[in-house]
Amino acid sequence: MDDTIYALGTPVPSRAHPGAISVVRLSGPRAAEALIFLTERRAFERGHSARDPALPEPRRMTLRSLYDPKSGEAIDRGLVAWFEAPNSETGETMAELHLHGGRAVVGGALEAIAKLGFCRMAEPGEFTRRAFENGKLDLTRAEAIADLVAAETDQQRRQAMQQMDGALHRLYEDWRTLGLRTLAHLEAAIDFPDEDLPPGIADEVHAGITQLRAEIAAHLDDRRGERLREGLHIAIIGPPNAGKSSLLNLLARRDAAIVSETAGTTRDVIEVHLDLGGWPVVLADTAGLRESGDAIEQEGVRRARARAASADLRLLVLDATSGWQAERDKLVASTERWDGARDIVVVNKIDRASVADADVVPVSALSGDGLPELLGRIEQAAGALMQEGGAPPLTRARHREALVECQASLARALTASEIALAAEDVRLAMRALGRITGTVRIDELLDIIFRDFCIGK
Ligand SMILES: Nc1nc2c(ncn2[C@@H]2O[C@H](COP(=O)(O)OP(=O)(O)OP(=O)(O)O)[C@@H](O)[C@H]2O)c(=O)[nH]1
Ligand SMILES: [K+]
Ligand SMILES: [Mg+2]
Repeated sequence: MDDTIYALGTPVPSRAHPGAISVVRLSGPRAAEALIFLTERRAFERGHSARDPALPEPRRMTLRSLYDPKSGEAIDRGLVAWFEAPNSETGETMAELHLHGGRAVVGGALEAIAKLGFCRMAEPGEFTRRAFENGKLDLTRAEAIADLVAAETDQQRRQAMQQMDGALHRLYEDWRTLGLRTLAHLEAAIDFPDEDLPPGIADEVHAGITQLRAEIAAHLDDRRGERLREGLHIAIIGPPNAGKSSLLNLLARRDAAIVSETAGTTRDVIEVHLDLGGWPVVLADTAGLRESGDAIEQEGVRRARARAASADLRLLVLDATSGWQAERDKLVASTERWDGARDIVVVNKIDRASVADADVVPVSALSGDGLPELLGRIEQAAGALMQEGGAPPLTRARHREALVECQASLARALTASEIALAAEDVRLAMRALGRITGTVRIDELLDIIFRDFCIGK
């Protein structure tokens, strides 16, 4: 970490998309020195060094011209700032150049920094990695920054912010504290002369491990994080010609699925990705549910049923003009995992027959009538699915792996034949937990995590 690194922190300006501003950041022991050489004309030749009087006050934006250190040519004029270690994002000395967002300006500035000869381009995620190395954030918070940058919907952003505030870090650290307390009991007991744990301690250890296992099991069962990342899966099902594809197109605001008056038009599952009320959603249109002699249609119906069963939420679409009540009863009874309290019955084509039933959502996919009510119901159901329980959700496969390993070690600890073995198992379990937050360092793991970041972050 002795290198001074630099990178463009904003998108690369292109001819089509120049930016109003581009920000170049530097971090490392010679960042302030670099700032002097870049903003004091000819200073590089004269060989001024850090803490030059020309250096602006730290943490204060200052208007400066930016010069090529070798030729002395002015490249741009903009705001610059610097931050003294350790009071910066990375914990190192940092400098920022706020440039005009043009290709030649940014290119010239990066070249000027390269000419100094003592800075190098940052690797992807290197700024955040340095922040981690300097104790500015733990791994779950670092991952939250990546999630925040990747967030496409409001709810994804909220989740990332919650994690950035340390909600997940606290949960995992609380578990580690509980585990370490249990471990302390076990280690104390190793020194007892008897083979068996004294009863009081045995109970305490047993209770501690059992509680930990139950809390981790509930957390592992929780699919909210996955839904928020991958999208909530909603399946549109119903009899042929009810208007399922029409409804999908209406919700997607485009002609994603073929609509026709021929029953049995849709065969494959058709997916569209949407943002419904801030929730990322994968909405699937499916084949109409009916007995069919046609082998291809039969396969379509099988896929429709499978998708309905695996979805988080089901929309059963019925035709207002043709005995929808009987159809509803039949299909609700034959749909796996139908949840009467959450899944939604939609009665379509109310432009042709009126529907008054408080338990269903009347719509017309043709005119758009009833769409706001339907969207409201979907958002409500999504909110209920996502917010059950106040604990922060599991957000990464990496965390899941470590937690599964932790659970296995705890299970072994409960059945261990000797105190020393049980203690070793609890120690292993705590190591697995510590890997999640970075309390336990594994360097190759760090490489994988930070590589996923963009350059300049
Ligand atoms: N009047 C009226 N017609 C509709 C409405 N929604 C759909 N239709 C018509 O109903 C017919 C079937 O619509 P689709 O969207 O293809 O129905 P589907 O449920 O996807 O049909 P399959 O894929 O064959 O199962 C088409 O002719 C649509 O134009 C509606 O709200 N009102
Ligand atoms: K149809
Ligand atoms: Mg269809």
